[in-house]
Amino acid sequence: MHDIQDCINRVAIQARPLATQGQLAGYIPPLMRVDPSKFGFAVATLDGNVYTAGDADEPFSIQSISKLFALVLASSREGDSLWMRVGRLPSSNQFNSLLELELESGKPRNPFLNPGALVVSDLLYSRNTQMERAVVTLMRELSGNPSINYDTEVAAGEFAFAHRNKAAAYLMKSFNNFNNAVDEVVSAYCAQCAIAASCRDLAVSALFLANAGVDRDGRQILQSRQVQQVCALMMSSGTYEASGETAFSIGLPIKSGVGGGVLAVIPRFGAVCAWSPPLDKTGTSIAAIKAVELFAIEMHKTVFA
Ligand SMILES: NC(=O)CC[C@H](N)C(=O)O
Repeated sequence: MHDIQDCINRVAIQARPLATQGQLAGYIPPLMRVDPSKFGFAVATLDGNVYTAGDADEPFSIQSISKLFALVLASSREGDSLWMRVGRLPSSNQFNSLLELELESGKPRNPFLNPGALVVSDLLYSRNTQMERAVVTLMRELSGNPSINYDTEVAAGEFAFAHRNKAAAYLMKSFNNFNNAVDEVVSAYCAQCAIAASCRDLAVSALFLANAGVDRDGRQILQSRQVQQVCALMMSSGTYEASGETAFSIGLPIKSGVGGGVLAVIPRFGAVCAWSPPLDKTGTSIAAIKAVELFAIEMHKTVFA
């Protein structure tokens, strides 16, 4: 399996320089202090191996990649009733847009847009007011890394400027699609987004999605039908308005975050995570998405093969 290591070494050399074309996520002040030249890449395979390059063991702010793990929790706990509160449609608007939310009576298009992720957090909060801890616990179990936690400074830094996310929650409350106190849920959501994990942690954590819902320890985290639903949403909405372009150029279920992480699932093979902080206009890391694309092409990994 040396070819995987050779491939990611080459991919890292090619993708890393693209970082100079992007911008850091300025609206979350602590993220402006991250070194923009960081670059990590990890591939976890279902046979139990992990291949890495660069800063693959350095924890970074996973931001919207946390929406994937929150959705996994909500999907396993709520079942199909989840879809009464949030849709499964792609959107051509930005992840924090409120435009469709007003037009579509407070039901967010999908769980990866901020309003959709806030509904998921609201659902989790109704069962557990420390919902961010439940997401941390899930990630610790899936990755086998008990030191995963959220960064309180990043959480507080985002909450201080979370006017738009609070506005989304209040708008949904006006349509009876938000049950708990806005400040409390938005604060828990900011903490969930502030989870710090490495490329290795994330790639290993996502392995169950490549394995019909069964994790490394043989636990059924989701039913295979739910895995299909979550992966379909990653493909159609995981990189927001760029998702069509991402599916066209890569053809894998992918979730990005404004911390610069990009996590991809390769069914029956494994999971890949790349990290480089500078972002494009859609909030996706320029070097990380390119690294995943180069890897997928060179290794012939796409769901359409
Ligand atoms: N796309 C993202 O990573 C956005 C997550 C960020 N915490 C927000 O709510 O805006």
